[in-house]
Amino acid sequence: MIEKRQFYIDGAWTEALDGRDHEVIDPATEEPCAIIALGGQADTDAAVAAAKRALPGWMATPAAERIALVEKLLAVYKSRAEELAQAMSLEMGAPIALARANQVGAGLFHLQNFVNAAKEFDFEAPFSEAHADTHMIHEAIGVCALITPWNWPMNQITLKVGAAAIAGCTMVLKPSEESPLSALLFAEFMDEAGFPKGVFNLVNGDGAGVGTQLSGHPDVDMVSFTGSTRAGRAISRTAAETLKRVHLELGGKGANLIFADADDTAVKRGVMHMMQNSGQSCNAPSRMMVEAPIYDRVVEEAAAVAQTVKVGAPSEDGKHIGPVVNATQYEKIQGLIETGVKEGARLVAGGPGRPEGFNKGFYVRPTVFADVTPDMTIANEEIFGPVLSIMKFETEAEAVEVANDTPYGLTNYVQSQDVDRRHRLARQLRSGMVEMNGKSRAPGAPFGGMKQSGNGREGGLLGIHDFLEIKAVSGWAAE
Ligand SMILES: NC(=O)c1ccc[n+]([C@@H]2O[C@H](COP(=O)([O-])OP(=O)(O)OC[C@H]3O[C@@H](n4cnc5c(N)ncnc54)[C@H](O)[C@@H]3O)[C@@H](O)[C@H]2O)c1
Repeated sequence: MIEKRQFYIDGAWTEALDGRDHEVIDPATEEPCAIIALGGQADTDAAVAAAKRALPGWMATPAAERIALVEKLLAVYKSRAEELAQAMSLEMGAPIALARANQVGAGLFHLQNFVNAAKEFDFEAPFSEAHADTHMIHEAIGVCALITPWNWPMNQITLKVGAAAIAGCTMVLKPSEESPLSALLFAEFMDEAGFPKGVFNLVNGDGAGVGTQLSGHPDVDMVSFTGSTRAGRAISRTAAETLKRVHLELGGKGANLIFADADDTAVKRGVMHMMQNSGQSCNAPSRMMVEAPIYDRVVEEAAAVAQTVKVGAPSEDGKHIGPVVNATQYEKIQGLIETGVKEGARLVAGGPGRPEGFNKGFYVRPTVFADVTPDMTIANEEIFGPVLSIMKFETEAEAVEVANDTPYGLTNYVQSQDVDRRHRLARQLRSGMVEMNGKSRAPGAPFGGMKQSGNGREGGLLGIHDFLEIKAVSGWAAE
């Protein structure tokens, strides 16, 4: 059994001051695989105090030096990638191939994009050529609390830590108590890279404890949070007392609009994207909306594709999907599958219960519902499991209306060969991102949502901006 009860505070590994033991459960076996400590107020205070002490020095460190340290971090991260992949596979059940390529890979990608963007960015510049006497200084917001989820652990941690560090912020990371092992390794990387003490601190804890303590802490200037809309609301309320900046990346209920002129791989791509990471992605295309003339064919194809999705142990190599993260998620997903059936959706692949051959582990059958209507629970709630809902539409206007009829607004998808239609839809869909025909965003392009999917942007230059204040200084030029 792994035992990792220490926190990383002020450049050193320290015993919890106010901790209690917490078992990390391996979702593949339902057995404990590690023990960590969940901290309390004294630990939160110690970490915030260290970050506050380190702030003036780190803010005053030239941007080029901060960038160089992030490059060093990148090198350490690369050299220890396998440890990270193994940790994520164990703690949250990502199949090892996915953990290596995508979960670890996401962190590499984000850190590199931050470095590239920051090298091209002037943290100080004249307001304009005509008004050079006014000078703009982009400076760190200050002490940041970074609260992250378990589903893409390194994706979220690098998006926050990389941007905050380059911006000159100091920080306290509270990773998800479901996925603390990868985060503890990441803290070792920060140490090995040689960041000055106090710039980066890590305290493990749960939402009710350390999460809430950080959100309300008078010495925390900003909370950057990724997780559920429920927790985002709680954090916003707690943070309101001190009027700190609250940066939110929340849930989603992405629509994937498939028109009759979609390319041949659109349906398969949509199903596979939904199933990836066992459906545990905030940007999952969970509502497949299909134009009426091709509806029956698409349902058949989607069901056939889902039936080819294999389920297997995280430790096994291969392209299967693993279990979902924990018992709560498993029960929630099972409940929603049952609700789908009760409310009259037509099950065309998968269904309730574990896949054949599994009698333990939080494994879910890759499931597809057809004939889902906008009033059904499964068309509205974020399921966060390998469950796809297929809906039919008659007109483009109806598709837009239904796609936008959700409190969420993270990513929507369009599959069509008609460029005019794509451009129209890109403007009409209310989401922070619209992905067309399976084309991925450029490196460093912003990730983030509208409406109840949040208010932040992560990645690249705009991701760094979210950790910066802008100061306008007049009277800058020499007399
Ligand atoms: N928009 C995005 O970029 C993005 C990315 C990944 C995941 N997500 C969302 O994350 C959710 C899944 O993650 P989760 O189950 O870990 O979410 P969660 O909200 O339960 O937990 C996320 C983090 O917040 C902490 N937390 C929980 N309640 C808190 C509170 N009241 N105050 C402070 N901290 C609190 C948790 O300990 C954890 O570290 C999904 O809804 C998913 O859509 C969003």
